[in-house]
Amino acid sequence: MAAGEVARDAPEGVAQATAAEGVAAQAAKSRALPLTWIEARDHAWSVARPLAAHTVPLALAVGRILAADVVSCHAMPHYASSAMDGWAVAGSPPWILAEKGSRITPGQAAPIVTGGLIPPGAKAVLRSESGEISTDEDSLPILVRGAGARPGEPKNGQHIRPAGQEAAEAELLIKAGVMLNPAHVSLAALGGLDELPVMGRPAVKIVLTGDEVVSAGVPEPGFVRDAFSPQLGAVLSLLGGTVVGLQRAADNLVSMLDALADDEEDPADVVITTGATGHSSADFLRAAITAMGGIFHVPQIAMRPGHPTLLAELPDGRFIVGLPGNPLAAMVGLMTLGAPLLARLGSMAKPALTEVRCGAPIKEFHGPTRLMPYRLVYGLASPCAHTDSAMMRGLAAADGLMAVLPHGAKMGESLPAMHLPWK
Ligand SMILES: Nc1nc2c(c(=O)[nH]1)N[C@H]1C(S)=C(S)[C@@H](COP(=O)(O)OP(=O)(O)OC[C@H]3O[C@@H](n4cnc5c(N)ncnc54)[C@H](O)[C@@H]3O)O[C@H]1N2
Ligand code: MOO
Repeated sequence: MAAGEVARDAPEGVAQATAAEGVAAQAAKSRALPLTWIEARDHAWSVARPLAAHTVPLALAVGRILAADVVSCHAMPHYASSAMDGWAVAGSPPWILAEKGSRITPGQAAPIVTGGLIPPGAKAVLRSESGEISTDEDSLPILVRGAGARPGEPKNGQHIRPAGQEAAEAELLIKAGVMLNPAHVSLAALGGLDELPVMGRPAVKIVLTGDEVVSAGVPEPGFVRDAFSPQLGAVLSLLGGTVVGLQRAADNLVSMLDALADDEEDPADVVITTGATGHSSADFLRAAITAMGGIFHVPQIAMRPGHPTLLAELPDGRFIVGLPGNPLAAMVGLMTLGAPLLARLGSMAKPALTEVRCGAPIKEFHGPTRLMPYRLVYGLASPCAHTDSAMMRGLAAADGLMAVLPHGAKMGESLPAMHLPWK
């Protein structure tokens, strides 16, 4: 365990800098007892605190969690309006035409359009297709019912939307805590609001490592195609983050330190890195975090794939989630640590575990808990093929990730499982 890592038995949420003399002993302990998959998941949730609420303009509010009840600024609608194009009328036909918008008395009508302000004195609206302009004996224009009008049309109040029909002034429109959908935002606009109070949403910076990683085309032997940049931003967004930047770091300490440095123009709450979580001569993530004075909340996890996945915190409060370079391992690490961390920071519910019934006998094996992509077949979780940590075929076909302990599993046995955010 490097200086600053938090020992497994540290109280939840407490980040402790390790005294130099205790480093060796704690390193041995940490290696012997890495957090289990469940503990690591819980820890990623409990070390974080919800980000502060703030207001956003309506146009940026969809998908955000409402931080306070929203009440209407005025009655909705705030004036009596017409539901049809036609004439506002009072009394019985024929109607003498009055000027648009002026007060009318029984026997008068004034042209009106849908949404138009009902003039004082009007009792109903006659639809344009139900009325005809005719003339009286003095050749003055009058409005009469047309051939297509229903008998007695319009009835008192017909086609008038009364003020306050949808809500009174200061009536509750949207309760705090809901995730705002487009209809909520539209409702807030109709209620007279320009901005809404929302819970904080974590800003995430992605740092990709690996000098051998290429971002397009068919790579030569010794090089690999980047499995993350085309999709990681979308997954982080599904997990409740907003990606504010993506940077590539070369496999050296200076480049890693540069990539992890705080970006004042685009500050991040969380940095998600890929690769360089190991201890080889090309892996500089742990060294960079230590050099920056960071602490390791989760230095590694007793799970496969994804055991080198880490969660650290820098002195400026930013979290670092270090995902392994192997693509499946990275996604398992992201579901295990990234999902609960982002949910907590964003005031969302902790991602729930589900239970699945194992669709095949799984032999015992040496090693920690395995997170296995599964497909649901006739309601049973059948392990996918192609699930080595560098592969993605298995996950691409999967419905979720189930956790299998070293003693294996019997056919039909109940197993805990994680959702995939895109399912
Ligand atoms: N001596 C040991 N070696 C390794 C161990 C170990 O315990 N002892 N663990 C293995 C496991 S498990 C994993 S997972 C990896 C973790 O490696 P790193 O996080 O340091 O990642 P890299 O070494 O940079 O890369 C690993 C692998 O992933 C490929 N990679 C990297 N980035 C990408 C990308 N953007 N798209 C696709 N593939 C990527 C990279 O080329 C490597 O093949 O360590 C094992 N070794
Ligand atoms: O645990 Mo590694 O993360 O198997 O590929």
